[in-house]
Amino acid sequence: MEQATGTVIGLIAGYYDVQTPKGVERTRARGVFRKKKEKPTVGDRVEIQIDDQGMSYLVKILPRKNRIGRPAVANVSHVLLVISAVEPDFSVALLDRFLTFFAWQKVKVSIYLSKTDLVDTAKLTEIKEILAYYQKIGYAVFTDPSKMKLETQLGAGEIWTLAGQSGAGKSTLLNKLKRDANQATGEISQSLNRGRHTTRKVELFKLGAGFLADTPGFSAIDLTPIKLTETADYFVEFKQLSAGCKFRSCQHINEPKCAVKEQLAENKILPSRYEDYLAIREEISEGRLPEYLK
Ligand SMILES: Nc1nc2c(ncn2[C@@H]2O[C@H](COP(=O)(O)OP(=O)(O)OP(=O)(O)O)[C@@H](O)[C@H]2O)c(=O)[nH]1
Ligand SMILES: [Zn+2]
Repeated sequence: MEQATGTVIGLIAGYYDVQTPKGVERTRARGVFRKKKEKPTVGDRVEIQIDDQGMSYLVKILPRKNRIGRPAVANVSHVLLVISAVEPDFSVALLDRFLTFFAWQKVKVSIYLSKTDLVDTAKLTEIKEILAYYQKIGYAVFTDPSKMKLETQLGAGEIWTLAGQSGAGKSTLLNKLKRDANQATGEISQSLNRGRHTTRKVELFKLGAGFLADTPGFSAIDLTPIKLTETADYFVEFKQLSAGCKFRSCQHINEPKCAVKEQLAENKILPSRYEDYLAIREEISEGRLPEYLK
């Protein structure tokens, strides 16, 4: 009997395709999962066994870092967030919601601004100035997919997925990324295309040293499970500044000697960031779902 560790890259009609160092193994989950109501998810790190008859079984799911999106992907380490310049209109409120959600899920984010060809120079400059703030606080920002060089950015075994509002351009970007990846690995892409019209849900395809999920990813998020007092931790620049606040548990609202409020007064924090912080807190404290999730 052989044993291996790998990553679930696809679910096809009850089978789990697992990428191991030696190649892709099509496995069946052991019955034990059904009893435990545990279900392997694409992205899971798993242990497999290949018995002497050559049958492959998925025998163990290793602990997950997260499980997000619909269809779900496990162990997502990075999201490529697609935000459109127009159609739908560029929205910092939406951007801040996504960034808060992913910070909470311990997922890194790179931002891709789509549809720059549909706005005039003045509008584009205005948007780019706003995005420069996000770059300053640590998010990578791209406006040209051919300059992203995504394949060089995925660390070994990392799983990336796309996110963004409906119509933002996720599928368009994904198709381009897949075409580029296919050109690099013609043979693999052929085998991944198998079963496209069966019960396929989500698959991972190889991109650089890691994987990209081949679904448009999620377009709506729910922030209400976040703890109110933790919200500030997910605004990365607030979290950094909070070391300088007088109170350790400062919520940056009415507390004296608050480093965040000081920076805000000096215009070093984007005013819309702070407004969105308050708006998200309100949404969380009222347990209210945003319009687009209803
Ligand atoms: N001009 C222009 N059109 C774009 C660009 N990106 C996407 N589009 C168009 O915008 C529309 C929506 O793009 P999609 O890629 O389907 O958007 P999506 O985010 O996958 O949308 P959902 O599937 O609803 O979540 C399509 O008609 C695309 O052709 C772009 O950079 N420039
Ligand atoms: Zn503070």
